Amino acid sequence: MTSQTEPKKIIIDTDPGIDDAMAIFLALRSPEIQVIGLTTIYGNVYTTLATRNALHLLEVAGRTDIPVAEGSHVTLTKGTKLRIADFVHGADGLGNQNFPPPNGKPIEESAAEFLVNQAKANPGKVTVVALGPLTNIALAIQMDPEFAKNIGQIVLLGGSFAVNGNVNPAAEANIFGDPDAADVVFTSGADILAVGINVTHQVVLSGSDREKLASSKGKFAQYLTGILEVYFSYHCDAYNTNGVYLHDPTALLAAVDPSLVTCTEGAVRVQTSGITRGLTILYNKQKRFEEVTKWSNMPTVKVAVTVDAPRVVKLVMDRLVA
Ligand SMILES: O=c1[nH]cnc2c1ncn2[C@@H]1O[C@H](CO)[C@@H](O)[C@H]1O
Repeated sequence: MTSQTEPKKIIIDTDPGIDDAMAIFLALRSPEIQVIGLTTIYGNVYTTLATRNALHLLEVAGRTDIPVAEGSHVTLTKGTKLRIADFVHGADGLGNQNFPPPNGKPIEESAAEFLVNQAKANPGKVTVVALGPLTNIALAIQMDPEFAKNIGQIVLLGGSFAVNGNVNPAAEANIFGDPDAADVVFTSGADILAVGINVTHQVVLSGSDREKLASSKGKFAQYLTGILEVYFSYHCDAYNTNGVYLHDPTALLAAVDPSLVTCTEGAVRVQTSGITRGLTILYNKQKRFEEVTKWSNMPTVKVAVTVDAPRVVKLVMDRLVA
């Protein structure tokens, strides 16, 4: 046996997005993992722009060797009325910095095809880190009945377990973006770790952290300092804080080092209609209910309940300042 373990293969499903950009750069600076592809989805921006931003971020990083597969432009139920959070990230998704268009192009495979094919080629070895609405993952599950078994793990940023959402009191943005897809994913039987805003709202990059990034000469630090302004300004307006929540970086790091979070386990289902559309409910299986319902015999997933926030912020800073 060698002492060096092979880096974990990761596909990042992303809607870049300012905190997505942080997570992608963090992934590229994490020796424990190997990013084998980015797949794109709507959420913070529309899918076309997400693809453009993913290609752009890889060009900034000098990693055009990593393929980008474009994802769905509509929800799982073919809905076209999407909720796009450009008011959080800027009209371009990357803090309105007027970046030039990328030179690269997405590969021919769709995001769902890429996910299915990579999982099939490396059974049990690929982790998907899902940072947007879960449409592509649900499409992969529907496309290939073996996908849920072939995929190593799905670490997803989504849900607001037993706390208020960030779209409305019931729903978190990624689950709200495609609740039907989220319910398919949670009930698929895949190995799932859900990192919700009950956890990520504890992980804050402060104004002084941003100043440290600004004073670093590092390529990523400089780039992020520029795009973070819009994200800080949104958090100041919405939450009255001089700090931003590190949603996507926390989920990415939970995939790199699971000891950063502690979890509970149970079945998760998603409300798909009504005023609580997008609500995630965890059934902890402590009570055996008499009645057979849509909760009975559902597969168990892991849901993060605590996070070592200082260690996450330190990892983010150490890896992005360099
Ligand atoms: O208030 C909000 N509305 C919509 N999206 C948001 C908001 N705050 C953050 N995000 C974005 O949604 C994901 C976490 O739910 C993150 O990608 C974050 O950037």
